[in-house]
Amino acid sequence: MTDPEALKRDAAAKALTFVEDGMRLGLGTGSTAKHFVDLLAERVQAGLKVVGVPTSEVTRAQAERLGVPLTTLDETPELDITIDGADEIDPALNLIKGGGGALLREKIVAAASGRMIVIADASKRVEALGRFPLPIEVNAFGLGATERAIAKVLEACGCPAPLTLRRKADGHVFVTDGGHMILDAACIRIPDPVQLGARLHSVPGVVEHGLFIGLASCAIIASPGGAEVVGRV
Ligand SMILES: O=C[C@H](O)[C@H](O)[C@H](O)COP(=O)(O)O
Repeated sequence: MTDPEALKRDAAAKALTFVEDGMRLGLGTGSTAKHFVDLLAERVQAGLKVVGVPTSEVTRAQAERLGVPLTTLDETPELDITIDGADEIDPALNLIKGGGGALLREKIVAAASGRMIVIADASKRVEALGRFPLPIEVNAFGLGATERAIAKVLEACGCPAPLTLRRKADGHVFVTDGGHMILDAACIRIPDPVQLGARLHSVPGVVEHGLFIGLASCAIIASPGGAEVVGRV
């Protein structure tokens, strides 16, 4: 059986072949994106000139430690490519992201990029989004009311779901890099991700949600047979 980490690294290595000298990169978050930053750092040490915007404090720390030059979207508001992982990828390259809690910065960075390349092992491929609980980032103020409003939206969109306030392993509430909380919605199947995404944005208190619709132009999906490029790089 192939080691899942080896597959993630294969996808990351393939994505690196699309990185060129002088590019401005969005650097994703999570175990797959971590491989990409590791491999990118090796190329930087060998002389590749790039600059990156990290999508989380974890990725920032990793990139800084490895000597990958960093910038911000204030200094560099337009990026060439974001390379990031995903929790689910559907056939239209719509995604669920945010399993690691970085969805807000990830979406801002992806939207500021000319292209988003998703890197993943084949286990992330699904026919319909929703089996992975959808992360919804919310402001702490009015949490009870926001939760009720989200529950109504989920029901109206055909995917009523229990909402769970995300906690860390030690039991403390998980707080995102932006200082918000996350409600995970166990939808099982989301019939219309576009409709759900739009309606979640209309709920006051919802900061962002983990549906990435139309942002990814390409996915690099690694399986024991190799890394397949799906879509347009
Ligand atoms: O918030 C985290 C991100 O959206 C990750 O990119 C996503 O959860 C996938 O992570 P991993 O590569 O660890 O499966």
